[in-house]
Amino acid sequence: MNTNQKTRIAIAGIGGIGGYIGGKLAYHYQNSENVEILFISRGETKKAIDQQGLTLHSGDQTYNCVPSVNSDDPVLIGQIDALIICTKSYSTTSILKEYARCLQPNAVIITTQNTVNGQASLADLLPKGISLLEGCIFIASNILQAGIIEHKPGPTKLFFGTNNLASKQGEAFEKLLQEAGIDTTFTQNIQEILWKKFLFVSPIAIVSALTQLTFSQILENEIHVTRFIQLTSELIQLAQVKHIPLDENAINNNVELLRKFNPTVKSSFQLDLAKGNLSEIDSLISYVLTEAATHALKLPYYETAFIELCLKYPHINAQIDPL
Ligand SMILES: NC(=O)C1=CN([C@@H]2O[C@H](COP(=O)(O)OP(=O)(O)OC[C@H]3O[C@@H](n4cnc5c(N)ncnc54)[C@H](OP(=O)(O)O)[C@@H]3O)[C@@H](O)[C@H]2O)C=CC1
Ligand SMILES: CC(C)(CO)C(=O)C(=O)O
Repeated sequence: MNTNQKTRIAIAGIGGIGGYIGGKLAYHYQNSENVEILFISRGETKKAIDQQGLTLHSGDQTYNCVPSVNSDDPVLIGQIDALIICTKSYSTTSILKEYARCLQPNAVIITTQNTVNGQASLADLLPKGISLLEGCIFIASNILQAGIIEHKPGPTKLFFGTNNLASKQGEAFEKLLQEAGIDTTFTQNIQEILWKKFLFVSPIAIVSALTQLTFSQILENEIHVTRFIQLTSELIQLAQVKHIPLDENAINNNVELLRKFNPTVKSSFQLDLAKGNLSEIDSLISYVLTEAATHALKLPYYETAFIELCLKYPHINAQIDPL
């Protein structure tokens, strides 16, 4: 972090997550002498933010959030100290390729996708000296329309960090995010937290997309809850062969977490599929099947669910063949 100039933080992708994180940051630091918040947005979103700022509805509060720069041009973004990537998982590499030139020496990249293999998939693209601090966020926050975001009350917690490495920058950005009112923890044990989130989000993404029900409607139906638990159990088997330490109450914790979300919440995966959008099927599901195959592990509930998803959503963009 450059101590003589403002710390410049760019948020890439101003949708549900970028709109929450970027919105809270831009709102808090709008007149700051030390911190500058930049949005990397494009198309309709960029146009809406240029015209009226970003509107963030969070619980019963509404924030009008104006970044110092709102652009899809790396030249206008300029040099930055941190890049928080809030696009879908299938866009992270293109963001990194395009905006790597903006990263100051010693800059950090923070990710927020529902993935457990960010290091492996992004490592080759990292410029020298740049730290990738993988992260994940427990939240439900979605686009109402371009430039207007709704964050639903309920779990709201950002984690990012390293595996067994101290990071002064990590600690400094934790503080900057906390000061903007974002519940954030920098951890030196990120792999375990990424898996905890993945263990929840991959099974619930499947069940919610196959049923198109809200989280509370899923909880009311024993068949759907059983399926959620069966998928979670298979994912635990994968975590075990990969030697990922997990809480012994992982299944109960998952069901409890589902209860904590606002009753009206739907997963981002189910919303994307319902709208006919591209989906994160590769990072949420194909990844599990591919890794299981590598370890000669059979995951029949995952295999069946994958086929059902491909049949239900013919536009689905999976990289592996369902048959
Ligand atoms: N929504 C949620 O509640 C949660 C989501 N997550 C995870 O967070 C990540 C983000 O999800 P979410 O916020 O829902 O996604 P959204 O689709 O709401 O937002 C992604 C945004 O990124 C933009 N974008 C993509 N590529 C670029 C680019 N090159 N330049 C500028 N903008 C770009 C998209 O713009 P465009 O429309 O033009 O493509 C879109 O506005 C996902 O991995 C998701 O799984 C995690 C927890 C909860
Ligand atoms: C399930 C949920 C809402 C939990 O944060 C999520 O991560 C998503 O929909 O992508």
